[in-house]
Amino acid sequence: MELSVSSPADFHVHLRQGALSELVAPHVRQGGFRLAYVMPNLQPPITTTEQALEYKANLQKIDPNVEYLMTLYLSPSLTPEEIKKAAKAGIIGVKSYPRGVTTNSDGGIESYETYYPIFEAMQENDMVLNLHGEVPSDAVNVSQHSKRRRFADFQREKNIHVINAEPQFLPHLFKLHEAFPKLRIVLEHATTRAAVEAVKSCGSTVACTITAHHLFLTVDDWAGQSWNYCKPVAKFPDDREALRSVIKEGVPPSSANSISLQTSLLAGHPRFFLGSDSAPHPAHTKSTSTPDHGCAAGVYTSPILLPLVAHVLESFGALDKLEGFVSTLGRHFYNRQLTGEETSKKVVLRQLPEGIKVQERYSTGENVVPFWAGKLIRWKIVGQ
Ligand SMILES: NC(=O)N[C@@H](CC(=O)O)C(=O)O
Repeated sequence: MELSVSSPADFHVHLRQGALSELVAPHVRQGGFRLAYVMPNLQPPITTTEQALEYKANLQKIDPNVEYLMTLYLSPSLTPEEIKKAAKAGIIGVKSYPRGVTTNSDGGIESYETYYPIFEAMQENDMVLNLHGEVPSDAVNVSQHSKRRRFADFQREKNIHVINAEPQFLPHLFKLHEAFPKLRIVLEHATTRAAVEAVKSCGSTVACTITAHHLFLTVDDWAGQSWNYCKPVAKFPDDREALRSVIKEGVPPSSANSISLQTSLLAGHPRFFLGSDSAPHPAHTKSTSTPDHGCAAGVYTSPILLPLVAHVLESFGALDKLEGFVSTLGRHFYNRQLTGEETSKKVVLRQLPEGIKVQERYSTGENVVPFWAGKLIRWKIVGQ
C-alpha cells in the first residue's frame, strides 16, 4: 500500500547550531518535511531580528530546499519595537520558555504579566506566541529536608514536579488567552488530557502541537530510559489516549472555520497538529549523567519523522488523519496554506509489512541517537 501527503510541515523543531546543525538540518527533508518552524533556544538565544535572519541564512546554506519559519526567544531584552521589526522581516513567532524547565532555558521568563506590552505588540502585528507549557518544579530537595522547617514553609510549597508541571501551567494559558483574545497562541508539545481539554475549551486563536514520541510513550518508557527523556515528560496511559483521540476527532464544519466539510471530517480536530519537538543532543549527554546533572532532555525524531508518524497513527487507527495532522491543519493555523502547484508535490510513503530498522545513530563530528533506534517502522519514504 502507498500513501501520499502534500508538503508535510513540522511546526516545532530544534535545528541547533555549528557542527550539530550541519548534521541535523538535512534530516528535516530526509524525514519527509518541507517546512520547519525553528526553535530559538540556542546559546546565546535568538533574541533579535538580525540574529534570527542570520540563523535562517545559515540553515538555508545547509539545506535550501526547506522553508524555515523563524522565532524569537522571549526574554527581557525584547521590546514592542523589536516585535514590529521582526514581524516586518517575516519572523513568525515568539517562544516562551519558563526559567529553568528545559534545555537552554536559563534566560527564560519568570512572570507573564511583565511581557504584556510584548504580547500586545504581537497581537497587533499578528505574530504567534509559542508556549512551553510547564511551570518550574519546586519540590523540596534532600538538603532542605534535613533542615528544621516550619509548617508554613511546607504550606508555601506548591508541590510542583515533572508530572504536574503542565496542568499547573494551564491557568496561565487561560489568563493569556483572556487578556489577548486575538493573539494566536500555540501550547507546544502537549502531554496531558488536561492540556487537550484546556486548548479545546479556548477560542479559535489557541492551538496545540503534539509530538510523534508522545503518541508512543508513557511514564514507564522514560523512567530509567534516558533516550526517551524529554520535557515535558510523557505522562500516563490515559493522557496518551487523550492525545491520540484528539487526532482522530472529526469536527462539524461550524467549528472548523474555513476548512471545508470534507477536509475537516478527514483531518481531526483543526487546532491540534504536529510539532515534532525533535531535539537532538550529542549522544554522551543523553547516555551519562552525574549526581548534579541528569541527562539532557530531548528526543530526536527528524530523520524518521513522517514514517514514524504514519506508523504510530496506523497503530491506533488514525492513518486517514495523517495529511491533516502533518500538513493541512498546522498550515491553516499558521496561514501557510499550499498553492495548487505545491499541493501536487507529494511525499509518498510505502507500507512495509515486515518493517524497516531505524538507524542506531547519525554521526559526523557529532553523534546523535534517534528515537526508536534499532526498532522497526512499518513505513518508508519512496518519493518526494
Ligand atoms: N523538549 C526537550 O526536552 N528539549 C528541548 C527544549 C524544549 O523544547 O523543551 C531541547 O532544546 O533540547
